[in-house]
Amino acid sequence: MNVLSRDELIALFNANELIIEDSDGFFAQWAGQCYAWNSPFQQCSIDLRVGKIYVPETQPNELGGSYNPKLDEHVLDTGHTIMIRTKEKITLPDDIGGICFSPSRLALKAVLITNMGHVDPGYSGHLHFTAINMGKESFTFRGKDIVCSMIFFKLGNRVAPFGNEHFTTVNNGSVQIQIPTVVANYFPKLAKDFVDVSKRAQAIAKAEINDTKLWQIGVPALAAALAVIAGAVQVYINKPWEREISQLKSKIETLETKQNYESRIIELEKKVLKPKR
Ligand SMILES: O=c1ccn([C@H]2C[C@H](O)[C@@H](COP(=O)(O)OP(=O)(O)OP(=O)(O)O)O2)c(=O)[nH]1
Repeated sequence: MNVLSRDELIALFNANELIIEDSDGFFAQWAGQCYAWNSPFQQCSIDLRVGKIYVPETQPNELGGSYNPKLDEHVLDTGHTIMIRTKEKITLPDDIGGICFSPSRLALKAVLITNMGHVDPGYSGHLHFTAINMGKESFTFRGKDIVCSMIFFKLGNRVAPFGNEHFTTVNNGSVQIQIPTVVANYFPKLAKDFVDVSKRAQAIAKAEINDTKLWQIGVPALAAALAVIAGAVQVYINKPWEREISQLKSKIETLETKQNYESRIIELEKKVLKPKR
């Protein structure tokens, strides 16, 4: 595969064969200059920049929604996703293809571009990427940050060109507007939080709170129950009723003896008082 060099890319750009349209003339400004680290024309690639940012699960007209993408910046939290549309619209000749790579400044911070792919010969339009933050810290995407490095390769012959990026007409209230078909079709299916980090964090926090409650309420309740049981065991061991039973027994014996004496006295009285004949 013959990957095109910086000089070849600039020559194609200047000849209007590789068309790179941006609203700030950034590429044109760098096409006549020597190589520099911050040039969009790199050794054998070009750097494409963030244009629009779509934030999943945002209402279409809200900032970040499909009708109203963010342009300035977006703080991408851990586990969160966004769809990015490049600032540049590119048009490839029909004998040149392209492959996109994630710039290492994103990859090293664990910000993953999920759909880096190939760009068809003859494609004309903006590129779209989905980014996920797999890192531990938030990552801020700003308009004009580099989102993709693209290399180009020349085919042996011309092919049927891919053609223009597609647009879809949608009703925005009483007005009809056109949005990129990629955004219309795929963006609504994106989850804002792809691994549900937020929900899982909430569940963990809830479990922690429940554990704390268990310690705060459950442990004293358990201690009280144990105290009651220990008291009952103590009573069973000491058997205080046995003493009372023996006291009652001796009282009954005393009463029985007393009753015996009384009967005998009555017998004697009867004998003494009996009239003699
Ligand atoms: O990460 C990427 C890769 C490609 N493209 C653009 C350029 C490419 O020429 C076009 C179509 O890409 P691909 O052929 O990979 O997508 P597909 O799903 O096969 O679309 P289609 O059925 O329209 O060919 O989308 C992007 O915007 N982002």
